[in-house]
Amino acid sequence: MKIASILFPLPLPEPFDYAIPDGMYVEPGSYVRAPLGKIERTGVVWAVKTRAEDDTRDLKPVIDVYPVPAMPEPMRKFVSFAARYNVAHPGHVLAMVLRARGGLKPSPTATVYEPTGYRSNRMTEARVKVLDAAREAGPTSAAELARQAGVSPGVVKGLVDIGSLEAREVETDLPYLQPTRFECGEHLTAEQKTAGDELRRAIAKGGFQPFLLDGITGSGKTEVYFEAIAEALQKADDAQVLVLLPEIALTQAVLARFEDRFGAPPAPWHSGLSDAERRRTWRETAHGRARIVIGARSALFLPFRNLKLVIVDEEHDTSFKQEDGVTYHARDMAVMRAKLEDAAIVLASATPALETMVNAEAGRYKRLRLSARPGAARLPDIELVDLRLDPPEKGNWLSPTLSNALVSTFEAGEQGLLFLNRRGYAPLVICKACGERLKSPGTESWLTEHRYTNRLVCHLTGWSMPKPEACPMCGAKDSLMGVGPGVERVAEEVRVLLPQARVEIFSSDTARSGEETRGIVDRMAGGEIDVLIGTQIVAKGHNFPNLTLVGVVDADSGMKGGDLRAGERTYQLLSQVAGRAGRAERPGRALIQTYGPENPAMIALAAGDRDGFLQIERDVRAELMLPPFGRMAALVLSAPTPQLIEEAGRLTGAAAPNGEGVTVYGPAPAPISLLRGRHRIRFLITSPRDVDLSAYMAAWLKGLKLPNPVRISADIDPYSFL
Ligand SMILES: Nc1ncnc2c1ncn2[C@@H]1O[C@H](COP(=O)(O)OP(=O)(O)OP(=O)(O)O)[C@@H](O)[C@H]1O
Ligand SMILES: [Zn+2]
Repeated sequence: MKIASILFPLPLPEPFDYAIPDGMYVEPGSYVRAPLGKIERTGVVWAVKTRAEDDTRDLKPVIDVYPVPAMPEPMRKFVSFAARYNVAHPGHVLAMVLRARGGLKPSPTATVYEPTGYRSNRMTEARVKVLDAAREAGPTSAAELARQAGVSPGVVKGLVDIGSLEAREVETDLPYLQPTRFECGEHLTAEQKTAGDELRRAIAKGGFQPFLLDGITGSGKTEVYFEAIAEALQKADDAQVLVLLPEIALTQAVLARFEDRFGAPPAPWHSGLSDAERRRTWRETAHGRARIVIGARSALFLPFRNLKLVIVDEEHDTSFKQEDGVTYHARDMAVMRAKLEDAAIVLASATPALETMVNAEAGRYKRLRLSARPGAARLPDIELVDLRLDPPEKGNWLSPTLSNALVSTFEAGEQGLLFLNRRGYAPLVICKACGERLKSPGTESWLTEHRYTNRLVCHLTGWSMPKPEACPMCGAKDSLMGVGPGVERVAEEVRVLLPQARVEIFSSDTARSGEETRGIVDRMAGGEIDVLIGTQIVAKGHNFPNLTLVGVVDADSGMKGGDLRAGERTYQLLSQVAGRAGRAERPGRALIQTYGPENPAMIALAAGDRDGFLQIERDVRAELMLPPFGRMAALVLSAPTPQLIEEAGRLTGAAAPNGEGVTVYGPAPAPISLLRGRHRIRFLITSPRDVDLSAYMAAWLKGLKLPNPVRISADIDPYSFL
């Protein structure tokens, strides 16, 4: 008699045992259904054991097994690893794998109709139209045929009854087309070829090998990792490749580029997929038929059968860090996944994260460099504009230097891009009468004014209200005033400066869907926009050939806040944005407005001295033993009342285990000390590199009993310090 230990996608500490009925084939990794409490649930078999003779437990039986290949061992190990490392329950991580329930079942089917060739002599005009449509469209549903022919569905049914149309059941989720083109990319530069060949050799050899593909913006990193993908696909008929990109970079243009190169569209995975697309990608990945999957961070948890290569493009991007639920860093987890799968991994960036650079310098990652843009394209000239010497006119945000440059760019028939990482019209609203700064209710966060919608919005919680006519505090009329610039306000200024120019805003308010995002990107690429004003959404990956001027409205805004990566992040973001200029024949220029041109990040940026900048950052972090030279973790607690949170802080602090070299700071109020009516405190934990901080945190949480409404969450290697 055999027993299956089943892990459920729930925050439970361990798998549960079930009896395997006679005649049922179950192996480790099988996706099964089994009763849990009063309901049936889907889970994954974590182990199969022989029942001991003295085991008299009354075990419930496994109900059935899904017709999906078992989850391979490296994937199961990865789930366990991700749980342990990130201080989460394995079931919690499994829940991230089982994100498309329909994917466990075969594709749904639909009835389609095709002409049989038989034509009765009693053909009405409506029937002729339907048969014409059916010949034109191929196998099609009745509703769609009727729609195309412009007749009622009854006509279709009539044609079936007389034998002119034939019904057939087909699967609705089709397999993905297989890639067909694996040969070397065309017109690679010598430098690209060298890097591409090195990747090809490594992949042909096989095994876990991490690479850093370090190339300036527009140097053709994509072309180079295409070589690696081609080689991996060629290696075996069922070899699979995972490409991780920041969500926002997953545009139609990128998918089309993959399709052009490999002769088949990749399988997509991102938050905008419909349920049908989601289960299709999941199923095709699990069966090993999706050869190239291109997705956002959560694609890391797809159940590949034979993963041979992982690409993490824009590896420095902080959106790879998942902040809610199970917190994890997709880039770091991807390296581990590749290791467990015995696969190659390529981290690509123009501005690699300090962590990645340190790994490359230590020889843990092999570094490949691309130092030039192909053809005539050059890196843009970057100039700092000192706002103290060259201030904008009162009420404006663009200095005369930037305004003039924008005018000449427009007059030359070229495009300009202004970057400001602030949505809306003004980031702060104050009352001129009483001085009140308007805040979101129950949250320590200022409200942002949005002019297009005429609302005040909390960017932290999404809460919003129509802009009131009178101050909610003192009742003064027309006294509310927006302070500081957002993209809408800069757009207003540009429209005054260049009344004939076509100006658009690119932010999460104007690009709310994939379709809207694509629309803006296509209009910009097609020359239908003269000046684009955007938040960080504009920085990533886009190719706008006629864009020659990039202006950064406020380079200093990212430098505030006590975040250890603030300088690094600003450097990365600004060089990415500047890198949008001059990607084709015409040279580009970037003007960066700042009040702190003496800041090391700004000096390095203007000098194009990335490595010099990283060296300064590195020295500071090494000195302070901050990541990657030491480890860091955070513990955030929240509770509905100040008394409860104080009590919880005291209990938690007292429960902290003693750990060699581990230092616990706090509790201290979190920078956002009130969020949605909950008070928040945090602990910060540091240790030397050789300490297993995950194990320390797990031990701490295990012994901890907190009153019920208190919530606690651990974050290994925190990126957000809110
Ligand atoms: N050898 C080449 N010859 C001609 N064009 C090339 C070559 N390599 C790349 N390109 C083109 O240059 C542009 C930039 O290439 P690609 O997007 O691969 O660069 P990247 O390094 O990934 O850029 P970024 O870091 O900005 O995302 C693309 O339009 C690409 O088609
Ligand atoms: Zn007031």
